[in-house]
Amino acid sequence: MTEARAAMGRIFRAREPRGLGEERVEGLAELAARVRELTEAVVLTDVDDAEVAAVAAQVAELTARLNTARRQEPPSIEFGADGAFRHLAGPVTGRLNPIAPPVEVAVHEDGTVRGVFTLNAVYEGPPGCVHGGVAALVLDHVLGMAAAANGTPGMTATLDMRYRRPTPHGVPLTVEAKAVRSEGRRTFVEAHITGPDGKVTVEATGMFVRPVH
Ligand SMILES: CCCCCCCCCCCCCCCC(=O)SCCNC(=O)CCNC(=O)[C@H](O)C(C)(C)COP(=O)(O)OP(=O)(O)OC[C@H]1O[C@@H](n2cnc3c(N)ncnc32)[C@H](O)[C@@H]1OP(=O)(O)O
Repeated sequence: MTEARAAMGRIFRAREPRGLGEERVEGLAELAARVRELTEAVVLTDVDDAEVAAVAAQVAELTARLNTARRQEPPSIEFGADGAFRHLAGPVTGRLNPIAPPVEVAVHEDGTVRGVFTLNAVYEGPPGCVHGGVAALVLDHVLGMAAAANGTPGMTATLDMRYRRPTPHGVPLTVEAKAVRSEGRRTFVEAHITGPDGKVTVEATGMFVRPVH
């Protein structure tokens, strides 16, 4: 983890995160959680047209209030004192990002990254199932985390997906990733998503390349 931190510190040196205090993080996470609920409500609502128009006007007002003070960039990856990092505004694990499910991940001593998450109807592709591109998003992210946990962070150069069976939405899913080998600047990582019945629905392999700076 320390090696990964050093490597990522070099990569992100041009964009030092402006740290957010924990109180601020919790407040923004609460806001993101409410917006997630709003997004699901928008996708599923069946209220009448006048109510839709009224709510749209109110949401526009709320957006304008948030925009009265804007950061130039979203919060970047932050490093904890233990060398662990968190991607607060990322689209997969970011608690501050309403489009992130969010996937709750843990990095284990052996470099395995495990996550639990539920994708609601917002992420539907085929009826009742998760969109394949959303599964790829989740897998790309945990593959990238596993490359970093291996001490060899990099950019996704290749991502191969095998969709074995439909991934249901609205139920708990797990995702697991681990680096299998590194060659020079390239790191090869494997990952899969498992449904609540314990069966693998999607497998992925990714190759990550450490950029030269
Ligand atoms: C560092 C990033 C931050 C890390 C933060 C960690 C935080 C952890 C939490 C977040 C996790 C997020 C995980 C999501 C990660 C993304 O979403 S990354 C965004 C999506 N990916 C991109 O945008 C990448 C775009 N492509 C590029 O920037 C460049 O092509 C690359 C991949 C950096 C490679 O460029 P390059 O350094 O000029 O590479 P190059 O010298 O040509 O090749 C290097 C080696 O790789 C091989 N290679 C390169 N590309 C390929 C390819 N496509 N196919 C096969 N082989 C290839 C070459 O053959 C060469 O091999 P050797 O000759 O050394 O044996």
